[in-house]
Amino acid sequence: MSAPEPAAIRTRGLRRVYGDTVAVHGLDLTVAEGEKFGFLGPNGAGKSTTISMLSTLLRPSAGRAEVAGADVAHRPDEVRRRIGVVFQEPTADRELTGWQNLYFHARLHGMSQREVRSQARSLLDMMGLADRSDAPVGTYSGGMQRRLEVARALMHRPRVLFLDEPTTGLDPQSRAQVWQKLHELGRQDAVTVFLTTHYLEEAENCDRIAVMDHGRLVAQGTPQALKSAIGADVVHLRTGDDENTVRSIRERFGLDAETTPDGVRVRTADGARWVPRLCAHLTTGVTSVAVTRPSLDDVFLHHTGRSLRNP
Ligand SMILES: Nc1ncnc2c1ncn2[C@@H]1O[C@H](COP(=O)(O)OP(=O)(O)OP(=O)(O)O)[C@@H](O)[C@H]1O
Repeated sequence: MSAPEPAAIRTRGLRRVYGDTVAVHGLDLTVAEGEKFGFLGPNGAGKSTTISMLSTLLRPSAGRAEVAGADVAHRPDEVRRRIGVVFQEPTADRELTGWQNLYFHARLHGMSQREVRSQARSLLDMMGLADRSDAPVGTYSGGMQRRLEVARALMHRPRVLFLDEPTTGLDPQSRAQVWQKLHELGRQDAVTVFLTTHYLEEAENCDRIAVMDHGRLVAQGTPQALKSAIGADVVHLRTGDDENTVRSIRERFGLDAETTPDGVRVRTADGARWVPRLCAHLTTGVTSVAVTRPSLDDVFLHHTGRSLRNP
């Protein structure tokens, strides 16, 4: 599936080798402007290596990558001016106040005093930190520190924001707050967000996701398309006689049914529409019915053999 033009990130044959280890094998990826793009994969899949190449921290061994219109190998300074990066590990200075952290970052990027003041004010406001901006970052909660890191990465108005596991270690409420801000960002400023995550609900929040394994892309698309592509819904039935239920579902409807320790499992497209028909025709005492759709965890498991929850 190709993303609509123009692209915020485009890689062709991007590759990185460490000694004998090929961390990234010829990656071809296109991310559209304004997209929220999730980059998933088990530990060691090559995600951090890819982000490091895209953010100019690491030189590709081969291939090309263009970020925000500039080539990472030939115009790294240009790329750096146009991107913001939030790393896995906190990097804000805990001794300085939130405001000072933003100020020094922006001055390093060559912004004028006046620009810094208005941009810092509006980002601190947006991230819900305005009333704590004069307190040392060391006194902030984990969620506030992450929001400050996002604010700092946005100070110089980047076109692409890279987030390496932006909410790892945060409680669900803080995670939701960070995401609310990321959504606002997409709506207001069309900033492209490229993030890695191990959380299912974060992956669900993305416009598109790519799954990487052993340095290669194994799947990409919208969360919905990826779930649909791995197939059917599952209808779970509890009955008075599972063996006969399975036989009768197979014979009468030609569906893929089997017994499990938890009852009968039927795999079929459009599971919910089958429920009334199954209930109407089965004479084996159906006591409960549930329909589950494939989750992104099923997608991840299907493509990598591992669970996203327990990478
Ligand atoms: N500096 C390095 N020297 C040697 N090998 C490395 C180096 N950095 C990464 N690797 C190897 O490259 C592969 C990809 O690693 P990378 O850190 O990019 O994966 P990842 O998907 O980001 O994993 P994680 O989710 O654990 O951060 C792994 O096999 C890793 O051991």
